[in-house]
Amino acid sequence: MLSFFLEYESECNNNHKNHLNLYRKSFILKNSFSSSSSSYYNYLNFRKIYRINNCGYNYNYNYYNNKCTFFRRWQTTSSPPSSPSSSSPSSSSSSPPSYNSVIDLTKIPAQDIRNFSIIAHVDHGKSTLADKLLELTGTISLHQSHQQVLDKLNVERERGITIKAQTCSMFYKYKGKEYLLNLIDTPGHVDFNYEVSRSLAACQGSILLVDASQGIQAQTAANFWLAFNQDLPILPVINKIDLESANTKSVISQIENSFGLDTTDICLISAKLGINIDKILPKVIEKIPHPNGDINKPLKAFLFDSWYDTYVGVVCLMAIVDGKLQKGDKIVSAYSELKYEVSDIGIMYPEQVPTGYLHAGQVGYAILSMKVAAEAHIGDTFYHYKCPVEPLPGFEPAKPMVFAGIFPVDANEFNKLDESIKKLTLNDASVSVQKETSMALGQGWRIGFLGTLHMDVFQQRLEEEYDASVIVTQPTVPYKIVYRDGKSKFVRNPSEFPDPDEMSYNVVELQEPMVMATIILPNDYMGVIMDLCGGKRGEQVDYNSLDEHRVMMRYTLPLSEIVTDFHDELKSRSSGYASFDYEDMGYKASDVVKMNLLINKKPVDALAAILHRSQVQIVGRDWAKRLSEVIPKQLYEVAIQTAIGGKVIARETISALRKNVTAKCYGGDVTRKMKLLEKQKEGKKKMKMIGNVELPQKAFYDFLSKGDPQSKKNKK
Ligand SMILES: Nc1nc2c(ncn2[C@@H]2O[C@H](COP(=O)(O)OP(=O)(O)OP(=O)(O)O)[C@@H](O)[C@H]2O)c(=O)[nH]1
Repeated sequence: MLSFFLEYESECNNNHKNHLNLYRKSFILKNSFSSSSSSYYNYLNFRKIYRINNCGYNYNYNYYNNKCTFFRRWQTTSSPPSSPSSSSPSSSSSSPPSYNSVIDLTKIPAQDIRNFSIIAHVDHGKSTLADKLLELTGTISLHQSHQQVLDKLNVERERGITIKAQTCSMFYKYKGKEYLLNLIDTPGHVDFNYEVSRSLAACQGSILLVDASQGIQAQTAANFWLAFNQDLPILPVINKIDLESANTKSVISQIENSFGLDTTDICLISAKLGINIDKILPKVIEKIPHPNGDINKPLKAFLFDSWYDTYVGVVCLMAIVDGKLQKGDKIVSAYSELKYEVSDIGIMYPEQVPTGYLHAGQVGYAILSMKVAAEAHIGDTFYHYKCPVEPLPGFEPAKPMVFAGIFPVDANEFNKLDESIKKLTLNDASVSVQKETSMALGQGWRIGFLGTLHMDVFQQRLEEEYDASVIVTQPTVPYKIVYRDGKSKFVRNPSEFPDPDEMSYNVVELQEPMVMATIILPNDYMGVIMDLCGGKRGEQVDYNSLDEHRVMMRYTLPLSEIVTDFHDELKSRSSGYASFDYEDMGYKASDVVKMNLLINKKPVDALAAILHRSQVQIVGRDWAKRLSEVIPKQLYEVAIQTAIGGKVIARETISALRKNVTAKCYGGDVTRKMKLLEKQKEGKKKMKMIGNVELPQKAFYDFLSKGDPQSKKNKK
């Protein structure tokens, strides 16, 4: 391996050496920790694919190979792969610029650039199509294209979902001219809508991908409106035409009727089989306008994404709106007015490839010696030092909508978990973190997420990438307390809920967050889904027929009802055919109460919940029963109760048991008896005392993670 470096280094020019150094760093990085260590995520994120092209040889190394051997594969090809279906005489997959021929972006004017995104409902094939386009343009090899190159996180590949939008540049020759195409692959799940909105801000158009057998779904509509509201041209494309159940005719009419899009010569493709993929990029070039920036104006650079890299710090993804940005330039953030120097700049191809330069219309990365991820304010505008410009409108920061307490299963792991959470949040600015202390669970954190899938993903990453064992409490939405003096406060933790005295003297109103849900489903399931929404306190506001088989219904629903088992119920009652999406609708007065869980009359703070009064009986009984099933028998009777204020809702009783650990020691072996009693004492240290009841931490874990509907893994 090292001999390869020496041999190879001698052949390389300086530019290659830079790559090689990065490459070597990742080698060291890879070998310095295990897959479960805390740095593993950074390693995964650091480089998935490293690709060096020298003297006509491609050395492709894919080291996004979890638990991999370092050199999983070397590939030697003399030419880039071509599309299996590339047939158009006017277009061709051009030889992509190689790493040793420094990519000269000064020769690519804004007129020859297209910045576009792929938007769609979950699983309609965005990432598969993105991979195929990268393969068609020779940006990745055929081998890599089966690996969903742009889904970089372990959890994205495991779950088959995109969580983080990814940007990649491609070079494509069309009618004798070379174009620079910047593609952004976006997530489909509603929790990550924020990623879609900010990606669209860096684009001049979108491909709207629709599954030929499923047709328009809830997130197809939501993403269409996001792009439409930003005045972006939208190119409809129908995917999965290879499926037997494909019904392209009906999907075309849905696209026309629901969105009013022109479907003459619409692309009908199979991203999986590569059918008609070559028809897409010519359409992108012809139908999506080029960026309008002026290279001669003062610099205006728009920050639309960022992530943290252990070695270089924060990497910023920028769209250059006007002017040009070069390595060594001194620039200022319009948001913080902090000054930075550009230490590296280039394009994502698909990994970072330095170009030393980006100009108006181009999209790429810049490293600005930012030390902490929080300095990269998404939506910020950068300008040259002493050349201020009018900042671009920017975005509202992502708003966490679901809050839960996270505690280590073993209290000794607190510091390690603290480090892991800090590292994980470096690359996920949408998470809000606050320390919290619980009588029952000890020290932990109250963490805010965009939704329950986001929460699930966060927990999975903590467990898999940082080897953490955590207890996650019941998720809560932010409730609003309106006081008599006109002030209001948001409550994100049941422990902050006003007590009965405060309620009667000080509080005028309690409010809960509402959403507007869009549900698309086959006609046959309408009745059961209307029942479901009614049971969740939903109110129908709209109803539309999409075609003769499917309807679109709109309901206002409390957010708290959606973050519980709504999605699972929707899928199971509609045999998987219904899809839904929601948007924020503000707050509405609501009769919410705090339910306490008491063990021998002592409330357990970690197991309190804020609920609508109508749910108290059902949830109260269920909780008391479930907790009684996970608490081990004690030496005396234990009463488990759920209560609102002083009013008991439900009660379960665990009968007494005296566990005599020395019972099996017949005869008079005193030392053995002593040993067993010592062991029992050790075990007791791991117990929590709730009143006079000893509770193992595991009981909380079992209660919160097993029977609880909210902790069931969220399906897409
Ligand atoms: N039969 C068939 N399957 C396809 C096609 N394109 C994608 N798929 C499959 O559909 C599934 C979802 O594809 P993805 O590319 O992950 O979908 P996505 O839209 O990126 O999903 P999210 O990122 O979760 O929103 C995968 O199992 C793909 O193999 C196609 O043209 N035909």
